[in-house]
Amino acid sequence: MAHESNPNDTIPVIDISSSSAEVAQQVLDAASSHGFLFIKNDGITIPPKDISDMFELSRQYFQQPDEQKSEFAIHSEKAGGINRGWVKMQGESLDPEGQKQGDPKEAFNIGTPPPNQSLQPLPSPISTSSPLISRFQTSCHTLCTRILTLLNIALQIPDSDYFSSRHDQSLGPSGTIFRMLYYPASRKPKHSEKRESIRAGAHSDYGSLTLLFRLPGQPGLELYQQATNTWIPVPVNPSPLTLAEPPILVNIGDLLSFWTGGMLKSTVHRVAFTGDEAQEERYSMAYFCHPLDDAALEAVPGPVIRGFVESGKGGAELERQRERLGLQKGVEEVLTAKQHLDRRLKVTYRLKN
Ligand SMILES: O=C(O)CCC(=O)C(=O)O
Ligand SMILES: [Fe+2]
Repeated sequence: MAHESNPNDTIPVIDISSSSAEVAQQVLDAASSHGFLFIKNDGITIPPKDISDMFELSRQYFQQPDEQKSEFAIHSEKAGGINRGWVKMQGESLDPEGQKQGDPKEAFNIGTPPPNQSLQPLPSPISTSSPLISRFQTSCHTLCTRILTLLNIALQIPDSDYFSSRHDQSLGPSGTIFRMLYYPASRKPKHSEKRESIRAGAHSDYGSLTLLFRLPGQPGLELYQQATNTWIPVPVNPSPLTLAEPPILVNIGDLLSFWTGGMLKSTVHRVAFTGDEAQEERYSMAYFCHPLDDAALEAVPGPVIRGFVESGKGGAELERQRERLGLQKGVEEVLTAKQHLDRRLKVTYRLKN
């Protein structure tokens, strides 16, 4: 099958400094085969200094005692409500069916403020760096918009702003979340104990695109390759000799896969303890980009998606997406981005209503 990846494929590093049709096609090819791509860091769109300052801020924040961090616990009013604030160690499980315990990690979620509003209430020391955080969120969003625009070109959607306008956060609220992650060093197992092997359970992301930032020397991310039923490690910098800065890892989320009739792939991934680094702590940051809440996920116009859907090639992927949403077979309904996220969360957390 043309869109099935083979074990020798590696995730490409794409230079998007030009928005040519050729670059757009490279982005689409990676998004529709691996569901993952690297974007060469041009040093401007997301300044490397901001990335390292954000990692430093994250380190300072997570070093604090739990009592202090719990003041801004996830979902609490003090932290700004649903999906904002601190997730404690083992406070969530990304793979509830495959794991007995929650993920051995902590997180802090920061939402994108609705138009004309300021950032959610933030704890110290994050609060003292709100200009950095806002700038970082904005530059992440700029990069997402550029990638979406390249997909727009390659998919030959007649409206050149089809995806970008539906992700324009100045127009309304969205589910976009920026997340700092901390994976503490693993404790030494006692004699009879097996060492923990998973740091973040197998999952797919929910939104349109995810940008992932990691640190050299802190691997662990693996993606699931269905064709071979294996887990493939994703290097932090696939080409250290030619790339001074690690490229930015991008992956497609469930919503964009669903929206494109299964043409773009939302690939299952996880974070595992790896060989020598098994004991070490690990930091990462993820920017989960979502469309505006009221964006309707109706058929994406244009010949490419239409041709793909008519060919029936997306059937299996789309069925998987519909399953993740709890949609009944044969029932077609247009969801908004907000309904998609609510359904996705409901199925994951097995909520009743
Ligand atoms: O920490 C990582 O490298 C990946 C985290 C991740 O996949 C997620 O939070 O969705
Ligand atoms: Fe993820």
